[in-house]
Amino acid sequence: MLPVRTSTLSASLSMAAIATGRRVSHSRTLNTAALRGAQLGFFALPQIQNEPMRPYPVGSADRENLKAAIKDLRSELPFEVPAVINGHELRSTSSSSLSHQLIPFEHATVLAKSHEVDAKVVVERAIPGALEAKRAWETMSFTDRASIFLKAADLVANKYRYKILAATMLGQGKNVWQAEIDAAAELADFFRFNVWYAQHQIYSQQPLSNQADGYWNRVEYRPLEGFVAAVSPFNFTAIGGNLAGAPVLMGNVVLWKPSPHAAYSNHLVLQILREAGLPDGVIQFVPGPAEAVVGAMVDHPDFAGLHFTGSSAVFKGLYKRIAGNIDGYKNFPRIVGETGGKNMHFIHRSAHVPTVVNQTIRGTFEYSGQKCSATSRMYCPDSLWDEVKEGLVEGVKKIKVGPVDDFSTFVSAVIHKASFEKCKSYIEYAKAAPDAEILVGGVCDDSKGYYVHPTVIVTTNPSFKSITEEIFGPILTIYVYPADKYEETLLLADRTSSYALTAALFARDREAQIVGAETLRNCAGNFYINDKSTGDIVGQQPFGGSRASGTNDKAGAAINLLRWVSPRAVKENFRDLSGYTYPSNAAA
Ligand SMILES: NC(=O)c1ccc[n+]([C@@H]2O[C@H](COP(=O)([O-])OP(=O)(O)OC[C@H]3O[C@@H](n4cnc5c(N)ncnc54)[C@H](O)[C@@H]3O)[C@@H](O)[C@H]2O)c1
Ligand SMILES: N[C@@H](CCC=O)C(=O)O
Repeated sequence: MLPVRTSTLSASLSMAAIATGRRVSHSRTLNTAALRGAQLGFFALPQIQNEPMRPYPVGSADRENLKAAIKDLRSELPFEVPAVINGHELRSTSSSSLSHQLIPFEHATVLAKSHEVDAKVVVERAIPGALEAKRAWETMSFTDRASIFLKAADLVANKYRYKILAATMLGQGKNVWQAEIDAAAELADFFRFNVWYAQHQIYSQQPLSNQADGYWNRVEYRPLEGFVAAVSPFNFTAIGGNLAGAPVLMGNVVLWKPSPHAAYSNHLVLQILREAGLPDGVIQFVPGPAEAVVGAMVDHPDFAGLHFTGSSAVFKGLYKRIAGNIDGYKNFPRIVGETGGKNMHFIHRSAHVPTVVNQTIRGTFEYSGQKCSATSRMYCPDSLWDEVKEGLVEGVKKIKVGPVDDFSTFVSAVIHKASFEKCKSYIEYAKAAPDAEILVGGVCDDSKGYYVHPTVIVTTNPSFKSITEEIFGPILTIYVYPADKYEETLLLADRTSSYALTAALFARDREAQIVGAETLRNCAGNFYINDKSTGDIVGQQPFGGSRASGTNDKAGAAINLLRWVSPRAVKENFRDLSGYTYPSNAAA
């Protein structure tokens, strides 16, 4: 059993004295806890801007440093990823409690072994420890909390940049550019922009009317009562950091259950936050069997919120479980989930074909299609089809498929065996289907890594399996429509899938853009015009979708941070009241 740290906090006001109505002395000695939040100025934040992306060109110092970081990681394999509870690293003594994170493009190599906790550890250590840590964390001034995140962003962008890129490349199979987008730029952006949103769009939002003489109206943004469960996916190191980090910035404590397929990079994010000054217990890092560990969190009476990103099926299961527990909670829990997608490129006959082809290749095949926003279906007018088809076939055939430590690789392996098998099953289904054909690709090979080659399917059936269901791999399905049936096909596309995450419209004709944007209004939370369906940037395109794609609480925006606070309106009266009657009560 780990030592439980006892808090030195005590209430700064004597509630007993207030309750008995005794006169309270005006001079009071404040204890140190009450001084914790002293803030002797209203501080302007340092300038917040997007972390500049580094290109890693041949011959650059960045490229050499990154190669050295990859080599260093490889020389230390396999890593051990502990659970971290109350600042202590927990290691299991039983090999059955270890989960293995494999290198996706070289699955014989174990990158990391995670020490998994069980439901008992969650309930008996992680939750009580977090609630204990909360008392000090929620009273820490915003300046100090913000400073921890700004420092963490700086560590990500500088000291740990190559290491966290290397961890994301080897562990999650991202090539250099994709790892740079995620683990350097987006992670630093989440940490920095969240601080800006909290200060400028939340804490500074105060009642409009403060005109009454003798009063002061104000709103404080309290963290939620209890703890928040953060459950993260494998595909973005930054998303894990944000799922845990956003509620924490707002003064909450978090139990973070990482994906077993991203455990190493996610643990590194935690280490960075701790190096930046995050106190023990504020984030409890609890790898473990998903259903049991997350179930123990959401079944607990102090459960206050779920910050989830992953598949729609898992989110729905958790939503139902939370609903079933509703009588057992102290508060209505906040439920935030960003989930799957079936994102489209919709092409109008006025589109610029090379743009369509190149944006579609990027949107579909970047990171092997393993982005929730990846392009996975296309609607192409018959008037452009020959040209689009030729461009796609030519382009896709040239895509370099391979391991990511070869920097010329564009597409690498998918994350794990289950994903490989799923992609393969859709390809086999298309090969056997009378109403579809494989235009290019269709090769799957898991002899060394989980390789699914970039694949394009064309179907004559607008409800074909691979045009409606999320696959989460490098597979695009195209439906060719009569160019003069633009509006009808937009309506068809809107109805085709249960998801509503991202969509892109390619048209140079302004009228077509207006009609397309209107008709597709509810089928995407992120809508692009003449750009690919993927690649949102924090501070530029707040991210999230509706329908089966989630609660659309927009990661990387104040909308999301607002879900982690429970505002309290405070009215302070400066004047004594000497009678209770109104002037209108006076006798005539
Ligand atoms: N909309 C977005 O912003 C967004 C972003 C990234 C990924 N995604 C989605 O995530 C999915 C891919 O990620 P993934 O494969 O890691 O998703 P996943 O749903 O398999 O796993 C997500 C997390 O949930 C946990 N989990 C799995 N089963 C669980 C259960 N029964 N109870 C509780 N927790 C459980 C996993 O261990 C992991 O930590 C895709 O569907 C993708 O579209 C969405
Ligand atoms: N930020 C991502 C989406 C996250 C999902 O995996 C994008 O690039 O669109």
